[in-house]
Amino acid sequence: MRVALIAHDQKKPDMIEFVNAHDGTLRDHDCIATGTTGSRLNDETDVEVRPLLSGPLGGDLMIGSQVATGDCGAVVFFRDPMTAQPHEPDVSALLRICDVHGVPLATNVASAVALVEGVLC
Ligand SMILES: O=C(CO)COP(=O)(O)O
Repeated sequence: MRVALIAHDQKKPDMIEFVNAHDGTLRDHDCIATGTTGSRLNDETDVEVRPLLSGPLGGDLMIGSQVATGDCGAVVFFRDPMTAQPHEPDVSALLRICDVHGVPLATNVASAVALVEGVLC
């Protein structure tokens, strides 16, 4: 399954820790990511990730487009709920399109663990 991994800056350490903790499972999937998240994951984990554009430059929308076409089957998106994002409309669009298409979406570590154990294993 193609899995998208996305984290806002304050949440990138959580994403790296999460991916390292579940690398055995995630390595069996086709992982894509927004740009900076993907670069960090490629540098700091053993999971190979395909980085798209950075979130503020359209990366969230690229992932949303793959959700809409059925090419991306799960999204892990560690949002920072305490910091306003300049590209908030793009963030909302990605969350919305996951709901439109019933694609599993985890927005914090606890739900991401449930997604890995319940859907990706
Ligand atoms: O801003 C993001 C998601 O909205 C994440 O983008 P980066 O992974 O490029 O930092």
